[in-house]
Amino acid sequence: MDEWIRQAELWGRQAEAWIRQQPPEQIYVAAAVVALTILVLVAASCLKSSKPNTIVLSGLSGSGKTTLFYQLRDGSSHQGTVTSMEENNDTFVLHSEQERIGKVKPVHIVDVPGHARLKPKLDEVLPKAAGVVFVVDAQDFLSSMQASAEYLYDILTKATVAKKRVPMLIFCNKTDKVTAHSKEFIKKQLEKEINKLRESRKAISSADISDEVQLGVPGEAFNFSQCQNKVTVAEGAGLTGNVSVVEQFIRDHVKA
Ligand SMILES: Nc1nc2c(ncn2[C@@H]2O[C@H](COP(=O)(O)OP(=O)(O)OP(=O)(O)O)[C@@H](O)[C@H]2O)c(=O)[nH]1
Ligand SMILES: [Mg+2]
Repeated sequence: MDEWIRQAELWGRQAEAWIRQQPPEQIYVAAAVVALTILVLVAASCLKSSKPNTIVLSGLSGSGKTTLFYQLRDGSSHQGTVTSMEENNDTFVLHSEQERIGKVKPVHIVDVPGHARLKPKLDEVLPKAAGVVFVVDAQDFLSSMQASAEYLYDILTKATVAKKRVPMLIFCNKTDKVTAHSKEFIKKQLEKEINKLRESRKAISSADISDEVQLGVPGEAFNFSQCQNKVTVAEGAGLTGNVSVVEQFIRDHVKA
């Protein structure tokens, strides 16, 4: 042990002597390089940790957001849900990634209930979103199609989503039911409905609504690929645990 201390002292003295021999400018440059490197490393780590890890679950009441939330967190649907009157908000490692705990970044998931009273909550959470999952009831799609398209239109035209290019997954849920509509059908119908809304809302959404963006290309029928943000459509079923497309979407946008 003493031998080690003596050796360290010797090295220390040798280093000190060597530094004294160097021209002072060289020492200053070296110190500046070290300080700059530390600064860059600190800035890079701050930037990394400030990347958003919030995924917002949105969609009409009864579409299956809370069921999906439980399935993602616990791998179970908790034998049914009731209409939520408050948002579900939790940060966790996805159930499907439990064995990778410590190696993957936890995800912050906010389930915003579809009840009209709680829609303002969306404006609070969307600016922090790394991605939005818009849940559609694929079984009861036709009766809720118009309302669903209106809600979707409201989200897609928000500047916080379009300008920041927040990716969106339209999740056609309840496809465990044989009478559920296909994702291709749902996509086409939603595009048609949004096309109509674009025309009817053009008159109202003028200069006074500055945080709203225009959707699509003027003079062309609307389709999701015209959105500034990436919109994909997929199907599954929260109730039966067929949620791998949602898990993949989350992992694509909240880096582990
Ligand atoms: N068959 C089937 N039923 C589902 C599925 N997902 C949800 N449900 C049912 O749909 C109903 C509504 O589900 P919720 O998860 O409470 O809906 P929500 O979107 O949270 O509704 P709000 O909280 O009112 O906004 C419940 O009875 C669920 O059991 C699914 O994948 N398949
Ligand atoms: Mg709910």
